[in-house]
Amino acid sequence: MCSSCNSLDILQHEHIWGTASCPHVVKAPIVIAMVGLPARGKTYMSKKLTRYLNWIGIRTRVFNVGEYRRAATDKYRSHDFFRPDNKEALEIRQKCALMAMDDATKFLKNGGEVAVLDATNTTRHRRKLLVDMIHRENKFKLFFVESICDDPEIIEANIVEVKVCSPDYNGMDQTEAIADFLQRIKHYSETYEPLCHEHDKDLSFIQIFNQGERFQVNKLAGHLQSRVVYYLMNIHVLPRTIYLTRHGESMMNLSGRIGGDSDLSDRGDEYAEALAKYVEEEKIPDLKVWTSELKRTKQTGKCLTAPIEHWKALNEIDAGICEGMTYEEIQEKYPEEFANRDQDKFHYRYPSGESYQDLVARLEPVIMELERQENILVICHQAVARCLLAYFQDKTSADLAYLKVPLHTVIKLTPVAYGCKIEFVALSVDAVNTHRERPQHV
Ligand SMILES: O=c1[nH]cnc2c1c(-c1ccc(Br)cc1)cn2-c1ccccc1
Ligand SMILES: O=P(O)(O)OC[C@H]1O[C@](O)(CO)[C@@H](O)[C@@H]1O
Repeated sequence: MCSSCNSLDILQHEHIWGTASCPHVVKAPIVIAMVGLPARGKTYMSKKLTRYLNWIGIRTRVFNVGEYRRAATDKYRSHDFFRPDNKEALEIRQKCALMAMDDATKFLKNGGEVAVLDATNTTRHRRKLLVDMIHRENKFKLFFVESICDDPEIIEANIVEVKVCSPDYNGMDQTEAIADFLQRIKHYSETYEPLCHEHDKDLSFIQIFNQGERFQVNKLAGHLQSRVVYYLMNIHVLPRTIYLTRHGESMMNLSGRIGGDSDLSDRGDEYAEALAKYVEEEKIPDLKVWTSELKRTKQTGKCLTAPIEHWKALNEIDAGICEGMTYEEIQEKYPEEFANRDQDKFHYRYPSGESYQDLVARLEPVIMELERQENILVICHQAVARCLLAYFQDKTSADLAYLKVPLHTVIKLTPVAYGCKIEFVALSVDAVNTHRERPQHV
């Protein structure tokens, strides 16, 4: 008997694994439908939220209706395409919206967990179509995320940053493109019906006002929706830089041993000084420094003047019974373990230790706090840095475990448009190479 919906057909429900067939399941697939006029950050949020959900292990994909429209029609001519009375264009736009929905449904029926529908969805009619298609036919959950922004400066900044370089405006000069895009917004505004409690009281949605200044949340339905709301309430678009570095070379690094809590080597001490000099020259306003609780990261920050916080969550991956060993010793003493790790390094967990998957879970609160902060220098470890880097660079879990993060290198991360600019700054202090390549045979 299914406790949630009293059905006797337990096989059909598979409550433990979560299927689309029963709306009560914990992990029912979900469509997150964006709502908002053009240039309100829908694509920005869609991509950022998708990157976060994939990083925490939830299979998520964005379906951008604009990309379907560009594929369906040849060269975009002007905002006339978006006139409410342009019958031919309306037909194309409706067809593209349905194609995006169809692909999203296929994705969710083939193992996908969250489909983000990046579209304007600015009329009640369109949203009702979504409700009928998603909720009734497929039993997926539906969660609306609306961005409402009436600050002309923010709109203009968005257009300049990500619209003028859109394929729609290839070959058009910036002033012309901005004017055309403002006309496009005007056409949408004529029929725009924001979500509202009176008409939409049965829908699950969040409304975000002016880039997170204020929020309105309605009928949250489930854990994932709460996680999404929490994430959206923690991000911001203020310009800032995140500096990521490993500790200086340690005594264990010198001996090729993993884990432990050793001191820095002489060259590691030199790196601590070089790092302080680099940070000084960068003239970073209001910098904060985060280290792990291990000696080698604390010692690496000892010459810095900025305030320092220590996080246990930033400690290096726990190698369990292999702590303090060299890779050769592990291969000698635990050949099975060594081979299993090479087979699937992200999911492999050391006996009495951790996997990269465990590390990502342990680092999620660090990522959430990093999103809230502004200029931060994180002094951490090889495996930890790989996990953090994979979040900012949208890397797959398989690639994450083999990212190159050399010692004595500062990684500079600056959010730009929809992604993150990355620079590797190698400070001139030699160090051993601790990177073990992905074995060829697997
Ligand atoms: O509300 C917006 N209006 C216009 N533009 C915007 C936003 C947001 C935004 C929205 C919700 C939250 Br919570 C945080 C930021 C991000 N952006 C954006 C930022 C960079 C490039 C392109 C777009
Ligand atoms: O996952 P990998 O490639 O073994 O790298 C993680 C290892 O790197 C180190 O930080 C330095 O060798 C070890 O403490 C840690 O076990």
